[in-house]
Amino acid sequence: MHVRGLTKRFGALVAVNGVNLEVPRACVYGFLGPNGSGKSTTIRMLCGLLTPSEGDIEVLGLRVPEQAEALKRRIGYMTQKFSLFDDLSVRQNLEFLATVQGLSRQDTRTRVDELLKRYHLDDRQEQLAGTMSGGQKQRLALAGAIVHKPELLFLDEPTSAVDPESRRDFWEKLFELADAGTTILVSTHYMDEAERCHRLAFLDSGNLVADGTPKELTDKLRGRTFVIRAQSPRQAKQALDGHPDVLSVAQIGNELRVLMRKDKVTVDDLRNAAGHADDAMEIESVSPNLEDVFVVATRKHAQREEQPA
Ligand SMILES: Nc1ncnc2c1ncn2[C@@H]1O[C@H](COP(=O)(O)OP(=O)(O)OP(=O)(O)O)[C@@H](O)[C@H]1O
Repeated sequence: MHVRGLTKRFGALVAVNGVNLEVPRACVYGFLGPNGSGKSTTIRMLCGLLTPSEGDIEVLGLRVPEQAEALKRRIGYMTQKFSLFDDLSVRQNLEFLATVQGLSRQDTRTRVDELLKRYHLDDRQEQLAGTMSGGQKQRLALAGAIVHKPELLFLDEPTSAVDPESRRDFWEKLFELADAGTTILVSTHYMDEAERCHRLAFLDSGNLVADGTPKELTDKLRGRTFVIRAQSPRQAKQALDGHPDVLSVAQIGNELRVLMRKDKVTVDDLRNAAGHADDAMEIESVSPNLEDVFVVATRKHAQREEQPA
């Protein structure tokens, strides 16, 4: 998938702003960003459901939206709402989707049987979809999205309505699909899911603010992340908040996670910045995580926006 300068405006609002993307085949590509950052809007443009205001999209060698019709049979799409028919049984839901995708009656039967087994739904195939648990609905929705063996799967926050164990199982299934050659573009709010992706893009207010492999992204921040355990975390936070070398301070339980503007900061530098009042203060240099990457990327972008042209 190649995307250049993708932009979507809704009236005065720029929901997606000049986004460039390269998604390799058989890759699990993560899309991260806060609410309203433009993830769903981007995904909807990539699968031809929404017309861009500007930009070029090529998906599986086809131009979108011009060749979106030809693309439909080759992609799958699943959202957090799961789009199931509550009044149809598990089997009927899959049969219906297979028919819509143009599978023959024989192929439908074979494929539905295969999916029911693979997604552990064969013992409840007559149950109405509306009566299933969140995790079961999610498995059924995924089975439905791949009933026609798409080469590319778009998943828009597919795990937001399910428990942690279902999320883990779901990711196992995604990797099975990727191993079999399916390209997957998945949006998520969860950093643990982001860490599992082969590559990631961070969106903020419609702008792509960082992209790369999780390791590439976190490696850039080496030497800049610290954890502080203080007697009074609130006081230490106040001292650090206004310090010019400190980019962000977040309290997590009794600890502070501190992100510095530059690397090569020493523990002593940070102790000075936090103030000497607390002798028992412990400061530890820690590995950067993807949340740190996001904070840096969004702050950098905000600073660029503030600078006069
Ligand atoms: N059809 C529409 N008409 C007007 N504004 C829209 C429309 N669709 C989306 N928006 C706006 O575009 C912005 C981006 O929304 P989008 O749903 O793409 O964000 P998101 O990152 O997917 O958020 P979330 O994580 O909450 O799903 C939001 O401000 C939203 O209100």
